[in-house]
Amino acid sequence: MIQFVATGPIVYFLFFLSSVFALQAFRASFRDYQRRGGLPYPPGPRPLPIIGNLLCIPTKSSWLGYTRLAKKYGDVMSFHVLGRVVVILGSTKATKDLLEKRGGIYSDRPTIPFFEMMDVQWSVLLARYGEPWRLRRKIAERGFRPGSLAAYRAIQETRARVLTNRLLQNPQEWTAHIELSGASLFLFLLRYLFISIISPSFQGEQLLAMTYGYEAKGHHDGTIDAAKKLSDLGSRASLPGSMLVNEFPFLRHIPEWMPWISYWPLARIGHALAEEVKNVPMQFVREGMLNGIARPCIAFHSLVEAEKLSGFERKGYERAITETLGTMYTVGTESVVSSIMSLFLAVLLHPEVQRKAQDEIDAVTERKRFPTFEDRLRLPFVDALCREVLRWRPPAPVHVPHAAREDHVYEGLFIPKGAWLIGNIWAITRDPDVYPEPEVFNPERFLNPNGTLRDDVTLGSIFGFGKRLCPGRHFADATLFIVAATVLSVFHIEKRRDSEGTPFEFTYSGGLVSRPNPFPCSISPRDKRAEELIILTDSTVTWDAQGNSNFPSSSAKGLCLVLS
Ligand code: HEM
Repeated sequence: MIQFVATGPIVYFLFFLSSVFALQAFRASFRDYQRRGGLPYPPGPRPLPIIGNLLCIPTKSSWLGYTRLAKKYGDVMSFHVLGRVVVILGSTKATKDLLEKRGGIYSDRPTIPFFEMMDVQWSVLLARYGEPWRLRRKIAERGFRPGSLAAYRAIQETRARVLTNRLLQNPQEWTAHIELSGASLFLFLLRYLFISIISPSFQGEQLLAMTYGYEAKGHHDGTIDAAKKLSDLGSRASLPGSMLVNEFPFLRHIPEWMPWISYWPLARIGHALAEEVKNVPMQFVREGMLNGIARPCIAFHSLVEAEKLSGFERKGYERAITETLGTMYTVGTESVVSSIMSLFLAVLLHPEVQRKAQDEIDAVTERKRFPTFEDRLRLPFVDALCREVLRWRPPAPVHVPHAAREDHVYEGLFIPKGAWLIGNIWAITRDPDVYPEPEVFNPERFLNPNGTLRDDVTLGSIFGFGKRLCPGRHFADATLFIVAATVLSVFHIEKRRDSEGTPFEFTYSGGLVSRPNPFPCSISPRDKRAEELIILTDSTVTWDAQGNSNFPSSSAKGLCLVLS
């Protein structure tokens, strides 16, 4: 009796609370129905009350989960996570229709609370659609439009040859060499880009000479690790459902002194990593200047374009350049390294493909020199091999989320303002109607019967869509080509002999940029001739006491070596 008296009001109160809650939920869903005009959201797993699909949205290797679910729900499906709609696009048609043709609506990026806490919205990749993004995007495009790329060829060829040298010296460390080569390539490239922005009067060879000359070995080793950690953290934060603070933004108000619950310690680590990586290219530029390179055009205050601006605007422009170079260094290095590692894995798994590429290269160079960009038209199989690597293991298997700036109806499905849209590149590059037997690694699929390269309109999706399309795509494609041609011209990449008999297994990291996890690999010169070519190239280069290279080389200038 006493118990009944005590619990009665509590029961009434709970009943009252749940009635209020049910009424609110009903009103919200009615308002939502009215807003949609009765139209359905894209189909998807049935959401639970309040949390929606939080518990079932794929997070680890999300592209595999999205692809599996698309078989049931179709190429345009959706998840509901605490009131936010996440739309997954699994076909070229849907991605093009929405992200490209409706670019005005779908070129924004979502505001992600954890990125706000890290204070990294300055990145071109993450910036909201608007003026600051436009300015940074302009700087990035200026450096990477197809017309600018010829200028970088010498840098790319040189870095690919430096990679062969490092692989010869210490093949066991091949992953570190690829990472270092990727980072160095970008540092030289961004130094070139910076000098060309601040001093447009310098051109061609003159500009190249200013770009080279000083390579701080070891200087960026630590930052490679920082870039990797930053990319991992960024990947986690930008995948829906993988970080609670993004789903429950009030969690950001939990103070830092509650370390197991507060997200601030992690956000501060992320912020420090981002600052470190952001400043790497500019430090490299400055060090080059201090060491005599690029001295004629000197520091920020002489920015040609910034000269026309007032003090406040000039500061903004200077900041935009630093932030753009910082973004390109991080995004570019990670994705290019991923594609080169996948190339090594692919030729290791398919020796017959490797042999065919080598035969093609040998026929062009007669094994007397390294291949160059000038040979590209005569190396269609190598090009097809690179395309197949990108299709087979796209470095970014899902797009960075786009965000809808207004409500929109697509093929009778309602996509609300603020929805996230994610292109599932993995599914697109495995569409059996476009790429029969998609799991088979087959470069020939990119060739015509007469051996020339086939036109392909689908593969471009690995670089994204619309106004957010990757500005580094032509450069990335050219880098993979020259690395593949150069490395295969002198090396065999094989399974390690000591692992013969044991099944070879490989895995990929999760996250926005996915790359092979370390795998055993033997890299050896094809023969004495190949070894001599690498060593002879090395001897034409000036190396300083720490083993830093110093060579402006260019196919045009004739660093092609002739072995007698
Ligand atoms: C194989 C290599 C690469 C792949 C697969 C790749 C892929 C992508 C993808 C999927 C996006 C997002 C596009 C979208 O949201 O629709 C992107 C954006 C971006 N990429 Fe790349 N990328 C690669 C290399 C590079 C390189 C070499 C650079 C720099 C030189 C670069 C710089 C950027 C930048 C700055 C953005 C942000 C664009 C924006 O949001 O406006 N990427 N990339």
